[in-house]
Amino acid sequence: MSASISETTRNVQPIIACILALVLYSALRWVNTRNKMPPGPLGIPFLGSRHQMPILKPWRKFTEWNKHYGSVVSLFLGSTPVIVLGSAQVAWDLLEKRSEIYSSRPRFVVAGEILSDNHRGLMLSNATSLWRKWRKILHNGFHVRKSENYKEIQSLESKVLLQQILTNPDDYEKHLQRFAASVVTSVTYGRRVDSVDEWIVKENMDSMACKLSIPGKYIVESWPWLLSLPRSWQWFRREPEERKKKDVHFLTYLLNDVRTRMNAGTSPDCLASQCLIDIDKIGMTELELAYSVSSPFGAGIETTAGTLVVFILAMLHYPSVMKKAQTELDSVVGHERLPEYEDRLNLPYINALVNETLRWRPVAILGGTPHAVTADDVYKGLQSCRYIPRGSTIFANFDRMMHEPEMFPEPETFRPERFLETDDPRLQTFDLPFGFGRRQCPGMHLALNSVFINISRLLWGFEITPKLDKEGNKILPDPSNFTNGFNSKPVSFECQIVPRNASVVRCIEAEYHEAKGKLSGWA
Ligand code: HEM
Repeated sequence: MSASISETTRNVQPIIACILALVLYSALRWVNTRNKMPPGPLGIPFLGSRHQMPILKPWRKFTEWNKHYGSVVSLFLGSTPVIVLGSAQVAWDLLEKRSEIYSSRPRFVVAGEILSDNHRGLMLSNATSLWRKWRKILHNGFHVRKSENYKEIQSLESKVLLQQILTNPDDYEKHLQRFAASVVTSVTYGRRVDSVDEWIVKENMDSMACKLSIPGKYIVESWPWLLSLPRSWQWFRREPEERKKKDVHFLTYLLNDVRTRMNAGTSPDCLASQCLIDIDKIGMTELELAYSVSSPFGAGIETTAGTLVVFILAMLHYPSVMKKAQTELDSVVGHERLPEYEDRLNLPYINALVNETLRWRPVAILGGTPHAVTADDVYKGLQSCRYIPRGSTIFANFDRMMHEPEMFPEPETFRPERFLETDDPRLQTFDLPFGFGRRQCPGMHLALNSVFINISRLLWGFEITPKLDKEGNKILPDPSNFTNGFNSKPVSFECQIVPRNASVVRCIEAEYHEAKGKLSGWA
């Protein structure tokens, strides 16, 4: 008996020795790589810094590290190298100037592969042909001149928004969401929405809620080898696969609905109709097209509405900024008509206020979806050369970038003047909030047009002030109380939004009735 135990031990010993040697070799390799990388929390071999990363609002930890280690921080999450960029300059140096290797995406096992069979362009590597076709569709649909065509619907929807806020100011957040949703569904599918309770908005919200890209939610993201288990054992598939069936049904229905209306001659010009006309040239399957044209749905509603809520929050905390903006509007526009897009060039303070809103509390707090680097790189912008390994996930940490004191002195203060006093061209044309290089937000011009027209009209028409408690004290919402998630917006708060005078009320009512008439042509 004891002879057979010692024989077994003799047989097992070499295997254990091999495993230990392999583990030791991997650990040494890891330490060697780690030493060449930019500074950051050391972490543990094979686990990295996962234990140091909070599930909620991970950007706070990133910012702490950027402040401590510098503008380029490295860490490991499991076996994946991660780089956190904390200044605009390093992001421009890497994500823009070296865009050809910094424009891919990390692997999204659940949100990309299981949930959509890799049909969602936002999650795709820029090396795939589907991504290139998808990006072309979005560029053609939303480039700066094309976006001019959508100003009419944006202006009409903004008039509806003003009237809704006039009659029911307490629900301002819902009205802003409706505006953003209706603009997106109009430009994408040629159909507007009257309420956020409509099925098309609800279905989209459910789909978004299941985007499942929140780091840490699914263990298979860190351990993709779980995909080699027999399919029936892959418990993590159930929820996303259910959702996939609904998404395919929903998105195909929306595309077919546009086709039906085109055949009947009742569909306004929109992204889906343009793509259906060009479907052979585009070279996509129907399903690929259905997913592709739906991208503004996921990327353009929460971001636009959230930015407008940030604006309301800022006005509660900075009444002197509101007064200054209103003085500019009164002198350029007066009280007898609404601000229009044509006034933009004459409203420098409002334009600066739009930029400051996007900077002060960026909704895409982690710079949108993370990038991935496709080749080993060395960044010399730091004191010593620093190695960035191929396959690293790159976060543009807007939470730090937009509050970096060298670029934005007194970063916590909402001060539109900073954009007027600067001679830095990158602050005069401020596209930082829309990301970088080949992945820069394709909806940027549409978004800026939505934000400008609503900020200028809301300031023109209303006083935005805090609610008062029973003793008459102002109830100011916490300016840093934001939601969790890749898009982070203010947690709902109350405020008072009252018309500034009788003539703006008359004007809003009259414009609303005219707008309703014009909008009746939209499904
Ligand atoms: C204020 C509103 C908006 C903000 C702040 C915003 C911001 C961003 C940011 C930071 C990114 C990531 C860029 C990167 O990876 O470097 C992004 C990507 C994207 N945005 Fe926007 N966005 C807004 C509105 C819109 C709108 C209205 C649309 C729809 C037309 C849109 C469509 C997209 C798409 C499709 C992507 C993914 C691009 C890609 O993966 O190649 N966004 N956006």
